Amino acid sequence: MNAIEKLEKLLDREQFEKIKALNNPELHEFLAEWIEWLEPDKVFVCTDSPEDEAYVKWKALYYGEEKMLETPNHTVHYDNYYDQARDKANTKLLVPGGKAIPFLNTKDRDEGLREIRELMKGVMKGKELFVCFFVLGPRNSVFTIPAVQLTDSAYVAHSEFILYRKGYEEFKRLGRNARFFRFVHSEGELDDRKTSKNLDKRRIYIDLLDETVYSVNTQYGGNTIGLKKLAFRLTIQRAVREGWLSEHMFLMRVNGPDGRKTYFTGAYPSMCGKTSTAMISWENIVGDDLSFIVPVNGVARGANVEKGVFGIIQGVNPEDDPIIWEILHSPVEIIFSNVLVKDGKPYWNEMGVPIPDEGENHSGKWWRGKKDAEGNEIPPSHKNARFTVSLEHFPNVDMEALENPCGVEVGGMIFGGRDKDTWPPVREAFNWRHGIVTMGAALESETTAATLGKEGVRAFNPMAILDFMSVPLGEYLRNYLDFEKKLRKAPKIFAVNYFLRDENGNWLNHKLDKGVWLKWMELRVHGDVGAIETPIGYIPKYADLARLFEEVLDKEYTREEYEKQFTIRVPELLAKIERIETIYREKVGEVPEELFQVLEDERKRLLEARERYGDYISPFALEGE
Ligand SMILES: Nc1nc2c(ncn2[C@@H]2O[C@H](COP(=O)(O)OP(=O)(O)OP(=O)(O)O)[C@@H](O)[C@H]2O)c(=O)[nH]1
Ligand SMILES: O=C([O-])CC(=O)C(=O)O
Ligand SMILES: [Mn+2]
Repeated sequence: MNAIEKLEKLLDREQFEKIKALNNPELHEFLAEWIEWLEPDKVFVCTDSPEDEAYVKWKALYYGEEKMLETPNHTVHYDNYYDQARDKANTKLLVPGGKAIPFLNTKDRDEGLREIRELMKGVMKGKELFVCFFVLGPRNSVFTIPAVQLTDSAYVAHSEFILYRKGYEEFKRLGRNARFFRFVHSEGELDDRKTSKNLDKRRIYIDLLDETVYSVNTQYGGNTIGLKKLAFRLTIQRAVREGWLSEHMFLMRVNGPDGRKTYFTGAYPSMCGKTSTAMISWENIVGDDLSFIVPVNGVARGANVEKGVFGIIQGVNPEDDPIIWEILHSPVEIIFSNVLVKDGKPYWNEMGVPIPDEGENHSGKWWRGKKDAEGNEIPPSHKNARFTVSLEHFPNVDMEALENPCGVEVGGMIFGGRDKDTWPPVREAFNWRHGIVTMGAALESETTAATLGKEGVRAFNPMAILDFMSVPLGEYLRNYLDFEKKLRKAPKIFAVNYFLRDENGNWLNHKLDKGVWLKWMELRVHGDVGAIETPIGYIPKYADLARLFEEVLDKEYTREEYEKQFTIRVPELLAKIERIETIYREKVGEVPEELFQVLEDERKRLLEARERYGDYISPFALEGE
């Protein structure tokens, strides 16, 4: 029996017709094989019609994976108490022979496929399987990558409808030419609260050869939403092979003088400020998590891979995040996950308004002071609790940029992480190489609640992408360094640090200060302001920042604040170079030689400056005051 005949037997008439209309034998093979294997009771195929999308949403409620909240179109979803973040330990790249690749979690492909197939055999008995089609990037563009998702979680499918562009018609248009990604997900057996039960059998296996990702016994979005971090492993591989960039980056427009629009991307690790930067209310958001950057006629053009936001809700408050606050309180379609709910209303940590002392949250029935099995007090919402909403509802979205099949020209690229004591709040690289090596490849950040495991540990995290890396780091960096050669004018590279602290652990900056750094970077892209040359790049002059603080935030910015924040901390910077160099020399292997050269040059500059100015160098000294 061929695939299409098999499908005719497996699906009812209406669903079968939807599949038959797609002229792609490879797709048919894949579907026939997996539908047979998963043994769902029922299969629903989603086209791009609003009715099919509505069906999925309804099913998320019907099966109890989501519950209605008081505000129309708002629902809440819970993940298991121990399934609240990405599971790095059980996420593996399947490679032939299980070849060890430094920093990547690999597993023998045959063995991995055998294991995951075993876990998935008949896993959908008694359940409904949703077959969904989406695309990454704008449709019918240089960025487009079609993808098919199989899942028994209506919540996952619903999330994808909010976050991605529909792709059924695109599959139809592309026919047998579609080079598509495949995702197979099952939440596995559920408990009374409709959360995945068999977490010990949670597995996320990425088959790089077949461009297929399998995920089982988990519901948390980062482990299950196929087109998000699962597809990301596959797009990194494609990008490195084809000479473009697939990055963990927001994409935003910074508005310069006289209506000038300048686009920036920014790579910071999970929970380190991508969404909150892209959401600065007087600028415009294009995307908050994943960007493709492709060289087109010598210009780096960026596009948002997604069309929605799976954002962190903790700390969202009316003062710092007025737009998100507004959206979260309007009747547009939103899925809240792992928040506190009382009388049909969602609440979260640090929301800036009083919240109830009891309700339901990710731990079930909750009251203030409740402890978990490990004796830890359970906060009202999980730190990694999130909201899922489409960008079309954002008053500050740059819709033209979001939908442009040619993307937008990238003027600047920013790297940043959680760093309490080393980098200044903002600086500009001397050139592409300098930025890629000392800002991107040298990125370190304290771990956060976005992954399971200990928080607050300084960790090597090049380009904020290490969790998702799917090719040897050296190859990835080679591609990055070579990218410049494809461009007539490379974007400027910047580094930011929002997380500097003083001796007592207090933040040196306010959350909105980033709005000033953005304006400064915008001016620098166009050569509109001068800067101070330091051993680690260009930093802003006090006078320019004082003016910008006044203009942007209506705040006085003192010389003392500036000096404290922008002091060049030579011992910390040298120690960092040591750490990074050692990692690349001893742990990574096969690294482009120029990386070491660039680090060595930076070290020399720091040593020379130390001779002259001492360990902690005031920016005023460097400016020659
Ligand atoms: N101290 C401080 N915290 C910040 C700042 N900006 C963001 N945060 C905190 O960073 C966390 C959220 O960062 P997001 O912007 O949502 O994270 P993201 O980079 O989009 O993360 P993912 O969606 O996980 O990839 C929240 O806990 C914020 O309060 C800042 O300027 N200063
Ligand atoms: O993928 C997720 O779980 C959410 C996210 O953006 C990240 O962790 O970087
Ligand atoms: Mn992310």
